[in-house]
Amino acid sequence: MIEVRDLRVSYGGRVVARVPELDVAPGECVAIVGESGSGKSTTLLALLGLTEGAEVGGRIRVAGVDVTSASPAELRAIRGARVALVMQSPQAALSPTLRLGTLMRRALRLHGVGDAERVMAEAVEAVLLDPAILRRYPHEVSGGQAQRFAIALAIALGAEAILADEPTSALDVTVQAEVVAVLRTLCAERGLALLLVSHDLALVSTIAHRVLVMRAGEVVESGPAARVLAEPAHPYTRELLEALP
Ligand SMILES: Nc1ncnc2c1ncn2[C@@H]1O[C@H](COP(=O)(O)OP(=O)(O)OP(=O)(O)O)[C@@H](O)[C@H]1O
Repeated sequence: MIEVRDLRVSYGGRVVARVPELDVAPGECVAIVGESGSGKSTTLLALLGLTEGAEVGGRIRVAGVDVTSASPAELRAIRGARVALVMQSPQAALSPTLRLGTLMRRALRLHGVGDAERVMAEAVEAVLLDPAILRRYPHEVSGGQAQRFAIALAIALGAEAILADEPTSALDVTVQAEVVAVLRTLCAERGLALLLVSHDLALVSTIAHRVLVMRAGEVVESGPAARVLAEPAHPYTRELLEALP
């Protein structure tokens, strides 16, 4: 689903992310962890060709599309529909004057998805939201509900992969768990590929199959999450783990 080789992203000649290898298969969750400024978000955005002003080298294949050489039309076709981007604060991305149902209906029409009412009901159920939420405006729902709605929108549009950038860091701890549970179920039961960027190792340990640890733009360690988190090979990973409360 996602296949990256020798990715190198630089701004004005300064390399900010170098990722030799990153693969995410359907049904798999891979997490990129590391402190602020380590290049996690840049890596995620490069997968959708969204690093404006950057020089991007290497090979990036996402949903069968060669991102580095894709045309704007090819990129539009994968963004938002086949591959969804879930950000930290979904409320900011939702139009404040539209009820959530209207917003989802419009998105489905725009992407040519038929049978909208059934698709919407099914997507809302998949993220464990009450269907009544579709009658509400973005400011009338909690951060956790808005995040699950953003994921429902991705499901309704037929997403095969979700790229999530700190999807729970703006949420309360109890609500974080709900969002993580939804993402885990979508991976396990619907075979979605999930690439999760997070600085929260506790969260990562509950969901990720594999982990990449980034520091100052470089991948310092990668491997199965259980191994990396239990027996970190790199001092930096050990530091991150020791910083856990
Ligand atoms: N548009 C840009 N122009 C110039 N430099 C940028 C740009 N975007 C990111 N960078 C630089 O790239 C480096 C990596 O940033 P990135 O946002 O990928 O880190 P991150 O690990 O996701 O951090 P955070 O957790 O704070 O989001 C930083 O030094 C940042 O200043």
